[in-house]
Formats: sequence, C-alpha cells, structure tokens
Amino acid sequence: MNSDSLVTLNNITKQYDKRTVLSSISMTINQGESIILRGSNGSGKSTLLKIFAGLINPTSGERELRNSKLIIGYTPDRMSKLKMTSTEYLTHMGKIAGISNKQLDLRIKELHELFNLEPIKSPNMLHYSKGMLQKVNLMQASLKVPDLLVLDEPFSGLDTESIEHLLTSLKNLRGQGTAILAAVHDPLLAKQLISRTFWIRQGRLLEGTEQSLKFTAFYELECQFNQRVHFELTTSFPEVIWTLEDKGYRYTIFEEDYRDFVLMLLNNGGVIIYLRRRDALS
Ligand SMILES: Nc1ncnc2c1ncn2[C@@H]1O[C@H](COP(=O)(O)OP(=O)(O)OP(=O)(O)O)[C@@H](O)[C@H]1O
Repeated sequence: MNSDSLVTLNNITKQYDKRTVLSSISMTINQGESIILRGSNGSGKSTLLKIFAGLINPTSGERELRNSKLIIGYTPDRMSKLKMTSTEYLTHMGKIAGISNKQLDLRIKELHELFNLEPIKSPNMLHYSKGMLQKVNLMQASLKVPDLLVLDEPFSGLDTESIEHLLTSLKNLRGQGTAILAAVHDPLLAKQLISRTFWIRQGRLLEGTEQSLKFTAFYELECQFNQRVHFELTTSFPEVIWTLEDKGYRYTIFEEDYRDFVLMLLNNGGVIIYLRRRDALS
C-alpha cells in the first residue's frame, strides 16, 4: 500500500453459489479521490461496493485497510421511510456507532447544515421526498466523518433539484477530505464528481479511458434485437453501458462510439425505439 491509499483489494474473487460474479479484481482507493464505478445491469457493482465497505467478504483475495481506525460510510441505493424525525433516526444510528451524546448532537446539527436539510421542517420521515430521504441516507453514513464514502446509485429516482442539492452536499463532504466511491449510471452526474472511472465487464475491472472523463456528449438509445447482436455490440464497444428495460435494451454511448455503434446495430437488423443526445455543460 502507498501512503495515500485507504483501501486496497488484492486479487479479489466473488462467487454466489459457485457462479463467479467478480474475478481477479485488484484496485486501490486513495485519500480524497472520487471514483465512479460503471457497469451494466447485474455486472457486480453493488457486490464490489459492499466488499470495499467491508459488508460482505470476498470468496478469495485480500482487502487491506490503511489502518484499523479507518471510517467507511456506506449507503444502499435507497432508504425506507421511517416513522421518526431525521434527528431521531440519526441519534439512534449514532448511538449504535458508539458516538458520545455531546459529539452526536453537534454532528447531527452540522450534517443538517451541510446537507441543507431543516431538522424541524417535517414531523417525521414518512413525509420526506425521495431526495430528502437520500440526504438522510448519506447523513447516516457520514455521522463519523468518513475517510471513504461508498455510494450505490445515490441519484437514482431523484428529481433535478434534489440531484443538485445532493451533488453540492457530496462536494462539501469531499471538500472535508472524504474519498468517494460511487456507482453512478448517468455519465453527466458522474462527470461532476469523477477523478477516475472504472468499468466492470464480465466480472473483470477495467480502468476508464480519457473519453470517459472528458466526453462532451453521449447518447441514450433504446432498441430491440436478438441476444446475439446485443452480445456482439457490447463486446465490440466495451465502454457502452446497457440496462434491460421493459421495451428492450437501453444503451448509454459516448460520442466517439456513437456512429459505429448505430451502424452495426442497423446493419444487424436492430430497431431503434428511442434516441436522445445529451450534452455535457463544460
Ligand atoms: N446475495 C446474493 N446471492 C446470490 N446472487 C447474488 C447476490 N447478490 C447479487 N447476486 C447476483 O450477482 C450478480 C451481480 O449483482 P450486483 O447486485 O452486484 O450487480 P449490479 O451491477 O449492482 O446490478 P444492478 O445495476 O442491476 O444493481 C447478479 O447476477 C445478482 O443476481
């Protein structure tokens, strides 16, 4: 481990019922970095995040921490609505984490300010929007100032305003020195946090290229065709991310791959159902 590294995975493999989901993965997260993890549906992103957070063990390989006092916060992709206020919930979670009452009161106030959430605005979390709940989710992971925050799709299902608030809150945390490891599906959002990007593809980890950091536009495309074409396309274009939707496959394609991807798709009898270009602001 180098002096900046917080967590290192050495040659990790993970199997569920003898099915290999992650294979020979080695990766280090350094102090203050923000790493985005990308991959298609079921590729193993959540599994890798949980291994980094220490919530599940790998089948083989090693996880090394900089020291035993390292604080790692983890947020699942959503939290349930609870019949208590954010302060009550955070107090409960803080006590479980062994934080003293005085420290806890101060930190809960600080977190409400950092996340721009008014503690007395709503009687309890049953009345919270998805965006507010996601903030509380992140606040619980940050009760002890985390060295590393591990986030599973933190923006999923949020409206634009909530996303903006959450991004600001995450940047504030990063400003305090917290490293971030997040699975983020939308490249425009990922771009706002990113310092390195990794792909999981067929159980292997690949570091992203320059285009995944510096792209100016990408395309969202939904189409229908058979499994063989899908396999050929995703093999030929390893940076294209896909998800399986109700109507067919949805692909996220960077500009550089766009023309060749669409040509190959059409030449193989694919039918485009939806196509949208999205531009990065900077
Ligand atoms: N506890 C488990 N037991 C058995 N199989 C599991 C378990 N957790 C995940 N899997 C399987 O491992 C594979 C990877 O799952 P994982 O949730 O890590 O992927 P993901 O990339 O986060 O997917 P998504 O983007 O759909 O959330 C999937 O095929 C999933 O069904």
